Amino acid sequence: MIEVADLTKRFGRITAVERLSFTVPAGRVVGFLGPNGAGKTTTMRMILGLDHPTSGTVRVNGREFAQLDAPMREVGAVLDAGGIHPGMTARTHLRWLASAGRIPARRVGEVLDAVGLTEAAHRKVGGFSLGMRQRLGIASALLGDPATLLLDEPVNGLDPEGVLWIRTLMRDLAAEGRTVFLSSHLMNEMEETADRVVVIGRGHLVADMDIEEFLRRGSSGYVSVATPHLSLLTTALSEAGAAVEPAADGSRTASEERLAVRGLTAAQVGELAARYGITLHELTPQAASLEETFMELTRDSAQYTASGSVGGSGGDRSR
Ligand SMILES: Nc1ncnc2c1ncn2[C@@H]1O[C@H](COP(=O)(O)OP(=O)(O)OP(=O)(O)O)[C@@H](O)[C@H]1O
Repeated sequence: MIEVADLTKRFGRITAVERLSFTVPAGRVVGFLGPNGAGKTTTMRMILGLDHPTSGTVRVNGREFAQLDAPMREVGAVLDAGGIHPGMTARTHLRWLASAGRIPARRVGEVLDAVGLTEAAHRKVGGFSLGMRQRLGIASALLGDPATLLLDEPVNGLDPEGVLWIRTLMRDLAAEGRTVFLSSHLMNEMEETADRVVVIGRGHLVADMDIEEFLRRGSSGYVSVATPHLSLLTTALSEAGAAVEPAADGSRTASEERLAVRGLTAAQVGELAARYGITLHELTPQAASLEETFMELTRDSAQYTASGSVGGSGGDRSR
């Protein structure tokens, strides 16, 4: 588990992360999303003890990184897949890491196998494709068989087969009870991979919730309902707190009307209709895409960041 509490990081006049709090639970794949410059890398670096917070705390498996006895066995990370000496072979690089982390040498063969690099183990990293470097980065992260994994943009540069491979690997690692935290700007990819999302904009938390709930927050997601009992259903839905309007496609027949319902799940609409004995001819969740919801919820953040004024006078820096 990763616990981030009231975390702030300033670089001079720039506030990269401000009063950020979230928890990454074990056993789930959690996506870390935010526009460029939102503070994802800075947050990951603080989780790994590579940057010191201006204020606030980060705990990994209940302890601060500096207090971990054997960090490589507790946390595996890929922050920059390019940062490996080009003259080293994959095997030499991993052997060197293993000995630095006091990890048995037999793990090198195991992780090369796990990431599909056994055949390329004797080749120099300088000749590796970006996808192979990503695989090697993941092999390094897995070396200590850590309970927690952090990956910054892990699918960058991967072909579709590689993306599918990462997705399956991350899900398998989470299913083993590990904490898996992945940053990405590829929303659709994250929709397929993550169970939960932590979304930030301008260094502030925008959302920390299961993907389904996040998608419901976006106004572009709704439940499409067709019924011959329009006014009865509209009243019941409104009393339950839903926003109801005629469906945008305007389709209707003489005996039914279609509504767009926001604020309730399809299951809640169905249960409500059953309670009042209202016949439904259709009940269809129309999910917003992760990308649409993300754009909607971070629009202000993105504009602010794009204006280049992060940390400037128009911001909401409290100090
Ligand atoms: N060492 C540093 N010195 C000064 N400013 C920094 C430093 N590191 C990050 N920043 C600034 O902090 C803000 C957050 O950057 P960060 O790299 O964490 O964002 P990000 O969400 O990872 O973005 P991207 O997706 O573009 O990598 C940016 O405004 C960035 O310019």
